[in-house]
Amino acid sequence: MVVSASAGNGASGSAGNGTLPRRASEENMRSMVDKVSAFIFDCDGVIWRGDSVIDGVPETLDMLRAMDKRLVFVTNNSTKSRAGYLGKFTSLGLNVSAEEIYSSSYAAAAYLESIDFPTDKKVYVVGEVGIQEELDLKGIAHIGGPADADKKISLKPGFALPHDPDVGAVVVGFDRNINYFKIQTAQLCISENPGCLFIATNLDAKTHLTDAQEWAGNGAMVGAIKGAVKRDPIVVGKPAEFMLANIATQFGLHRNQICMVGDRLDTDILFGQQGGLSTMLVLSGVTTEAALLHPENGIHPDFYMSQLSDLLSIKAAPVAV
Ligand SMILES: O=C(CO)[C@H](O)[C@H](O)COP(=O)(O)O
Repeated sequence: MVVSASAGNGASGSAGNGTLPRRASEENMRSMVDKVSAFIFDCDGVIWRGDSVIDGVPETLDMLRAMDKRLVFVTNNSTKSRAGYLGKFTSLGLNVSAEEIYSSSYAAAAYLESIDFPTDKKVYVVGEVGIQEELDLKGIAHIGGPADADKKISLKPGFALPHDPDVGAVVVGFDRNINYFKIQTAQLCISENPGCLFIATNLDAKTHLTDAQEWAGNGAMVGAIKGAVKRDPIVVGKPAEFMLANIATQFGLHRNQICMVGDRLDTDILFGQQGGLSTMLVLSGVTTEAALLHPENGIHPDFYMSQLSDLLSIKAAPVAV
């Protein structure tokens, strides 16, 4: 399905209005950088691919910091908490502070806090340690997650899998050890516990786990449970409005002053466009130029560039006299 998006607030790029997306010229990049005071960067495909920093990223971040731009790093990958991502940034030699990081694992915990999730209820986690760490920081009780990685079900006659009636929400994030026990527990909690919420950190179809091929993303984990409960989840990661509103409040950002830079049309660019941000797509991640320019694609960033470090060209430009 092709999702069409409304226009962003970019000065002169195309925005799903019939015109083809435009590769950013040096002038386009300069006016975008001049216009905004903050950049929201997607991580996978923009900053890194798997565990390798994309060429020129450290220098580009340094240049934007020297220009006094606020930088926020936002990822839909829930396998790590914000603290976990700080460790990743540091190990990759990137100079980023804890306060600049926002992950979908955190968004799930922040969402539950925002709705006053009852203190006598707990969360069943299909996902990894990132979600658990963020729930712990909010004091929200949880079960499941990595502890259920090796659980097996043996389907003997008369066997019914017990589940905890105090589970008031199931949070589903990317889980490299998803199994039938977790899917059945999640579906029992959602179907049989009155009022139990079904929350997805994100619905990304594919992701880069290795640089050799694309791998099934959290859309596959959510899809397995959605298929059983026949209910749509509440999505808290990109492109959800909840995440943008929470970021804008937490970081004190004005939407018309933000440029969203991402590699994925249906999460990053849609997130920016629906939220009224300027948008830049990079081709260093999951989106090819052919897919971007395909007539059936209705999600058009204001501009696109090969990779983030294309922005460095504005540094080298001679100053007009
Ligand atoms: O979690 C995922 C797997 O479903 C995401 O696809 C992925 O890793 C997204 O990361 P980012 O938002 O940094 O591109």
